[in-house]
Amino acid sequence: MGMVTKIGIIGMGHVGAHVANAILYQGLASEIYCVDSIESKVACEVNDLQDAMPFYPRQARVYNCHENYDELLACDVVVNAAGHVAQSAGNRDGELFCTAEETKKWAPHFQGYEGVVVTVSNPCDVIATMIWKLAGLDPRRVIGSGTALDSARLRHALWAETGCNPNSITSWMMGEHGASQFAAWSHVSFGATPLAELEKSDPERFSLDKDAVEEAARRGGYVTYAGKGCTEYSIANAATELVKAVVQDSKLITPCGTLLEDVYGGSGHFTSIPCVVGKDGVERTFPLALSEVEQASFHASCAHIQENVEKIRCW
Ligand SMILES: NC(=O)c1ccc[n+]([C@@H]2O[C@H](COP(=O)([O-])OP(=O)(O)OC[C@H]3O[C@@H](n4cnc5c(N)ncnc54)[C@H](O)[C@@H]3O)[C@@H](O)[C@H]2O)c1
Repeated sequence: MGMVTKIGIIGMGHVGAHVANAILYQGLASEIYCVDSIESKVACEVNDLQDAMPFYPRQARVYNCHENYDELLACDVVVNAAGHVAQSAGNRDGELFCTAEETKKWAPHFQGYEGVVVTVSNPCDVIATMIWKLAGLDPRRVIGSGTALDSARLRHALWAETGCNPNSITSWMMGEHGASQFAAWSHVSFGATPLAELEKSDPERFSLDKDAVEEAARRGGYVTYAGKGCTEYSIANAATELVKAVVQDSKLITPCGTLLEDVYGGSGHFTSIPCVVGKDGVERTFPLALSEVEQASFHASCAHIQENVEKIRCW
């Protein structure tokens, strides 16, 4: 941890600013390079983070790079949170053209980049695919935050239903970070006990309305968005977990967006499946044996992402 660890952030809005704070709070960086197209915005965020420095466990330098994307090329990890969340109007696909235009401004600068990009901006799977193509990166070095967040929301919903500590629940949302995501119910467990067993041994507690729980996870972001016009704590922590897995080379197994290369028949675009994340990005995929119903959901989710990729394809 004494080594120089440089983290870049593109887009210092709600998400980017909280990612910076979470990274500093966990002592993951010695230098943070902040980029935003609004100079006054990035200057103020940098000043606020510098004011907080005495309270962080590790002292770091925080730089205002305004729109100088090339300053990010020496970073170990760059988080992309550039966008205009107000354009989403309650639907992540609503940002498609707007975020794609912003991505065109910076991703081509990353040709030859040797670090890892963690990308959050929506629609997450489409933008991850676009970054991979426009920057020409090894796909393992592009990680979509994908359903890392939605899987946390599923654990929140399961915690609310059962009272079990969310850290003791294994549950995965897969596919698109969007409306077509789905829960891999065949792999939900509490501690080491599969849900299917608990449904029999303790039906009072574990006979769940699965559709309602899944919908709570899928719609969780909109519950937050409705009152504050953004989501920030949950996604910032989800993205920071991925940054931490890279800088600590922790081989974390987590759902996140990766390029599909014949996974359940899907290929050629990013979406979320369980992956192993370490210093080189997604170091391997860790696919689950899905039921037929789950596989059909995965194919439908991929078809939706692919449709959106075709709408913005410029390569
Ligand atoms: N994947 C997820 O789970 C998830 C969760 C929450 C938000 N998001 C997405 O993350 C993105 C950011 O959300 P937010 O709430 O912080 O939005 P925001 O509108 O508050 O902030 C985005 C920032 O990006 C900046 N920006 C835009 N284009 C830029 C460019 N080309 N270069 C540099 N900076 C640029 C803007 O000036 C703005 O400050 C949105 O696309 C949002 O939908 C994704």
